[in-house]
Amino acid sequence: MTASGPHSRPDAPRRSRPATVTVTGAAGQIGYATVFRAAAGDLLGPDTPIRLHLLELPQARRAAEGTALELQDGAFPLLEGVEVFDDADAAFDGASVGLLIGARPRSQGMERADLLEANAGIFSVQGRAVNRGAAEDFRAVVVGNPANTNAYIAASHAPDVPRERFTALTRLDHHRAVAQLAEATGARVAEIRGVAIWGNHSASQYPDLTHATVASRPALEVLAEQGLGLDWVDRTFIPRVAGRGAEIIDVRGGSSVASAAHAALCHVRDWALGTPADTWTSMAVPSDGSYGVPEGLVSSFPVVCRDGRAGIVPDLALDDFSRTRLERSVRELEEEREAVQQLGLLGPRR
Ligand SMILES: NC(=O)c1ccc[n+]([C@@H]2O[C@H](COP(=O)([O-])OP(=O)(O)OC[C@H]3O[C@@H](n4cnc5c(N)ncnc54)[C@H](O)[C@@H]3O)[C@@H](O)[C@H]2O)c1
Ligand SMILES: O=C(O)C[C@H](O)C(=O)O
Repeated sequence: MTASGPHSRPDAPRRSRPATVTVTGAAGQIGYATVFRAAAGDLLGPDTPIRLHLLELPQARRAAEGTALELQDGAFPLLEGVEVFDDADAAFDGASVGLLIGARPRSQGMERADLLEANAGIFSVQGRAVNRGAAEDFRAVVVGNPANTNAYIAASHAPDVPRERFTALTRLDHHRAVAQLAEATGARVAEIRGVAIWGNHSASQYPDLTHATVASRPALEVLAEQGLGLDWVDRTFIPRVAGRGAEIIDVRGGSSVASAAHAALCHVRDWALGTPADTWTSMAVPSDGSYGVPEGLVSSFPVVCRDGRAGIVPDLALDDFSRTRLERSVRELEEEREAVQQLGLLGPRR
């Protein structure tokens, strides 16, 4: 084990047993933007103390140790300890939550597919580490791209952990879709329900407004009143949401960070504590065959979380347009799965 000395605070209030949260790529941009909010209670709520396990590459270990010092300086009442690792087995030992962020981000001109080979190897190693030593209640969100397929790879190497515990982040896309709809209709974000992201966290994703409401009225009706018809949805809304990652890279000069960290925190918090009673969210979860998505593929769906389970919202009517868009994104996921299979990156569970 290559942990640095943990700092623990015996005077911290004990509400329940602390949950061990393993954050990979902890010294990277999203990792750094995530860990302080996790320590403040934004990950598992204000009643669950946490221990942070920060996993980094050996060359970034010192930077992660610096982050650990800053976490200590935050004197967070919920933070019961921080340890830094450069070994995946040690970092996932006893983990209840995995924030699998560490991976190379896309730079200008790169497509997500270019990241497949560069990043996929990371998730085989981490899947095996989870299988060996994570806690029984372990659940993970993969942020590192290509997130859906990386989650699939990790799950394939962890045959003893229920597959549904490996999910990928499409909550950022969900937030982007909600924000774009709010802007187009002049509504408040809080008035919007029922937006859904289907498929891959990539340009092929399908941000779906057909079930969305704005202040309890069908979103498509509200948009139509403003002169924004299906053509606007098809030509402006969908490409804007699906291409937002690239837009951020172009405008900011680097891939999204704080919005991604916020989305990852919301994803885990809703999974652990439940989605609001009157709506759903979007998460990429292993398909149970719903909506024709092949079983096991990690695809984004509208989900409702209750009692620590993320269930795909059943029986939504999908019109021809929606079905075609979903099928296109699922085809891309199948191609990614095929590519990692050919690279020999999949584990014993297929
Ligand atoms: N799903 C989403 O919505 C979403 C949104 C934004 C970014 N991302 C992705 O998140 C990932 C991280 O982005 P970032 O901006 O934080 O990148 P970054 O380069 O700032 O940080 C990545 C960190 O991961 C570390 N790392 C690499 N391999 C590792 C390994 N095997 N174990 C542990 N740590 C490892 C690196 O040392 C680095 O510190 C990228 O793949 C990016 O494309 C996903
Ligand atoms: O698009 C990217 O490569 C970065 C990230 O996945 C995003 O959606 O912002």
